[in-house]
Amino acid sequence: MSVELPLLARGKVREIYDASTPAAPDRLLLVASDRISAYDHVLPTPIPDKGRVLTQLSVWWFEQLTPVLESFGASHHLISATDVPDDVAGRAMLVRRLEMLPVECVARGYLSGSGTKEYARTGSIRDVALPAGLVEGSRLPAPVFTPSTKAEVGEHDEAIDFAAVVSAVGAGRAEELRELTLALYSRGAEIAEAAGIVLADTKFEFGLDGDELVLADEVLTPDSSRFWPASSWSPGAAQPSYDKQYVRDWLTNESGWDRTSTPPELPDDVVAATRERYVTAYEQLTGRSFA
Ligand SMILES: C[C@H](c1ccccc1)n1cc(-c2ncnc(N)c2C#N)cn1
Repeated sequence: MSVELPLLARGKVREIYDASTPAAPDRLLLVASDRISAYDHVLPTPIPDKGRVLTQLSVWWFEQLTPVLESFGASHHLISATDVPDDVAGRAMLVRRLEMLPVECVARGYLSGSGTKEYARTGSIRDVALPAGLVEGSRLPAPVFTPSTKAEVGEHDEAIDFAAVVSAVGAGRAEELRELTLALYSRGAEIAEAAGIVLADTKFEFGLDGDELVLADEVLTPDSSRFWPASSWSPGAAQPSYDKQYVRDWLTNESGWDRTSTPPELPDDVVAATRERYVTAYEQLTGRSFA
């Protein structure tokens, strides 16, 4: 695959290109690959159609979340998911180039990962006190805004408190980010719940177009969120990942990989089962068949 545009950044599983032209400046092309990462490693075996499924899921979420965005006087950055180069058809989004805000806007509806560790230490998550007795996988009394800084490629994002967000973007904008993040998460969680998926947490990125707040990046995908099958939700232990559990289980229980060396190729059955999870998530959420 060669997108004949200047490459601006390469993430673990995505690339971003400059798609500006004199007639249409300030445009980017966000391209999703079929690469999958696990345990902080990009695996050597691609998952066929992962890039297309997650791109089409973002496109669908932008449609679903537009009323929430508009209620805040905000918008999203998607221009087109069809007006893209042929060799990335279906897995690229033409978007508005924004002035990105330096905050990863994370909303958590359930206790998991770093949130569980923070709660075990402090009885709270950031400045939100939580009731006693919560365990890994517990649903929180209300979704919590847990911002972080944007780490350099390959580094982990760093948790920050609300005061740090205020310092970075100002008090009014910080409050707007928190409220919009929580509203978008709540709407997403409501839609996902109806499809049998627990949206445990998610990460949004926002930018500015002039003074307008704009939802950017990918949205509510299994790469930017924790998706759990609702049918197996059982607080008290790590919840199975909707999309990556086959990969994690094989890497942990079958492959003999030590998690430090280069990860091994995935067997065909794990690849096929993982592809099916992505397609099923898309079809369950959207009610559309994945072509
Ligand atoms: C984190 C993400 C990224 C994606 C793919 C590969 C590496 C990084 N990224 C998004 C922008 C960005 N910048 C300006 N305007 C925008 N509309 C966007 C978006 N989306 C910059 N980086």
